[in-house]
Amino acid sequence: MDMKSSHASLLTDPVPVNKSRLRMHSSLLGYSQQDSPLSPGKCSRSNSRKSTGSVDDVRSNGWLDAMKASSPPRKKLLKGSSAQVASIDFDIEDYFSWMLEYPSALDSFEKIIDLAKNKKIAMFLDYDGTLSPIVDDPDCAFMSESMRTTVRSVAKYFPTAIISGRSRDKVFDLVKLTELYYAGSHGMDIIGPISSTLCKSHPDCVKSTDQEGNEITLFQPAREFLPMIDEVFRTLVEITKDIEGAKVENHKFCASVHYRNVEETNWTTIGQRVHDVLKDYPRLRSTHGRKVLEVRPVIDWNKGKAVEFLLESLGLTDSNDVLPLYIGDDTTDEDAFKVLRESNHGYGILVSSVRKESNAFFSLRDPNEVMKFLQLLVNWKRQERKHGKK
Ligand SMILES: O=P(O)(O)OC[C@H]1O[C@H](O[C@H]2O[C@H](CO)[C@@H](O)[C@H](O)[C@H]2O)[C@H](O)[C@@H](O)[C@@H]1O
Repeated sequence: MDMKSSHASLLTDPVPVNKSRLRMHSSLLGYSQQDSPLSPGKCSRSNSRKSTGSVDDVRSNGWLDAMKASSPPRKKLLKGSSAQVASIDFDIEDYFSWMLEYPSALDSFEKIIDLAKNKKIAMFLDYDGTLSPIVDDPDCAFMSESMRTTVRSVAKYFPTAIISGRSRDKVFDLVKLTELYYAGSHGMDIIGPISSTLCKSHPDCVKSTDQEGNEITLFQPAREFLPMIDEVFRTLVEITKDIEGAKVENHKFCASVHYRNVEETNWTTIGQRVHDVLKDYPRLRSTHGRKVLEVRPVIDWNKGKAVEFLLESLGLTDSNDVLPLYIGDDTTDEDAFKVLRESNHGYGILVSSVRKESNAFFSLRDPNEVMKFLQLLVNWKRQERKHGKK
């Protein structure tokens, strides 16, 4: 995988249209394109388009609306400027009024460390859109070296887990840090400090070996779906192959059908075809992510359950001693925000540069703000240690 630094096509979130719509230069929104580590060759922007198809259930059952709702407008290049200079339609008044409900975790940093007083922070991080910027090609969603260094430091001071919709292997290949815990496939594939006692009460624990032959314990509650996901993945590839820009990823316990690079007039077709395939798989369902349809097993397991499981595995369930923080940008992260909110144990931090209803408590605008927040936490902890505190 080419991890060299270059320029990415960074994409933005949906923008609500109303009164004080301003056109802002992207630099005012805090996107640092210099910090984007993509390689120009393989990872250039693709803008594929093709023909339209049938309507039917997809329109009537709300799929199309959901697909559109997850559809950020593209950055518009300013005439006469370089490709790196873009403008974004941005409703600043609306954004700031939304931030009254979801205050910036940077501005609220003192409050957050106050909440963490005498507690151990447990850090949960989503990957795409949180540690790496959203880009056109999922294979090119690299995190920057500075983000990697920051996450490594975070893990030095706090138990840290990545919880991603990607397969565990794929997200590890992108993050490349051995000091973290990983939950792939929306939490359906967990590797971590799973004790044998915990395993006894969870039949979905499996012993395995890693590439070096070391024994590892995995938690895989959707294990029986492996052949089904493999089969549906191949079908999804087949039924989307004539739709230019469509991309299907196999994430072991789930599959992703991307339509980010598909002409909007073809979204109905792609949604309809996925919907039709799922009619033959009543034990699978589809959820909506950022310009992606996620096909996954109908089991009572999600990122929220994964957070609970990891807290239990780490012996961090006591809310008097532990403050879990979860940072994520997508609808699938809402399950984790909800678990923290409803158990009154920890806080969700939503990464968004536009208004979104959420179960999170705080917000950060983009991965650069995520990095700043993580750095603040590390510096605070370093100071605490320096002064002899735990
Ligand atoms: O839970 P996450 O780690 O956030 O993973 C969710 C999905 O992320 C990826 O797709 C998203 O990011 C891509 C790269 O920036 C972007 O091109 C795509 O439009 C986004 O939906 C990943 O490719 C999916 O498989 C994950 O399910």
